[in-house]
Amino acid sequence: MLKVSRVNKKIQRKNVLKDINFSLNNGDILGIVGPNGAGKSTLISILATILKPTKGNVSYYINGNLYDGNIKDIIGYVPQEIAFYEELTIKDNFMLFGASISNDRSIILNRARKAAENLGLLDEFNTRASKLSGGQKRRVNIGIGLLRDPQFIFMDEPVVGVDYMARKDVENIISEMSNQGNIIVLTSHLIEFIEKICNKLLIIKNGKQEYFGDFNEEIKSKI
Ligand SMILES: Nc1ncnc2c1ncn2[C@@H]1O[C@H](COP(=O)(O)OP(=O)(O)OP(=O)(O)O)[C@@H](O)[C@H]1O
Repeated sequence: MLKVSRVNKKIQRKNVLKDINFSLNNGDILGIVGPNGAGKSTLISILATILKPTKGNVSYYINGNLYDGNIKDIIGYVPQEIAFYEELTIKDNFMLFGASISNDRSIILNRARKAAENLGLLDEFNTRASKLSGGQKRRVNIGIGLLRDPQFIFMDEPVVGVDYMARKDVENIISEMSNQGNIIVLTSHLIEFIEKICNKLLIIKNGKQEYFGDFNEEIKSKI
């Protein structure tokens, strides 16, 4: 379970988020929508512990118990921008970003291969990242966020620039993670993508929570 309690964020005297309050159960996939500048990326960054809330808090529960270990071990974050080394191969990027998973390189290599396979990147495993298409780079970005096999996954615009076929791979990966009981939170401007995979919806406007609840036809007309 993920519990977001009255989260506020002030940046340079601006109230970017005001009293964001919701909780998610295992297996939930939440889509955050709202106009540009609404506060979606700021909220995702807070959930992923990259930013701290000014007020309020976020609690992570595992098997019903409040998790008090190292948060980095249980969360995965996929940033909006491409964030890896273009001059390295996919394999070397995965090995580098997965280095802290284990002292055993073969374990990391297995995870790297599995991530590449899940994202349809096995044929390009030894290809330099600079040679990849925009959609393939997006998938590498997602793969890095999932290397640790995290229970909580936060993705900022995961399918920007991803073509239709690759989007299917991303959708399948997200569904599979949800089936395993993981919690996924993502932002997207593509309402059809959100509609397809998310069971929960959060609408933010001007930092304020306008709606949180099930994704249904009635609410779709209000986005
Ligand atoms: N580091 C910062 N310094 C100043 N203002 C910031 C900073 N980060 C965010 N903001 C402001 O906070 C507000 C919310 O930004 P945020 O990026 O979270 O919105 P968003 O909903 O993700 O927008 P988009 O859909 O364009 O990505 C904006 O008004 C933005 O200008």
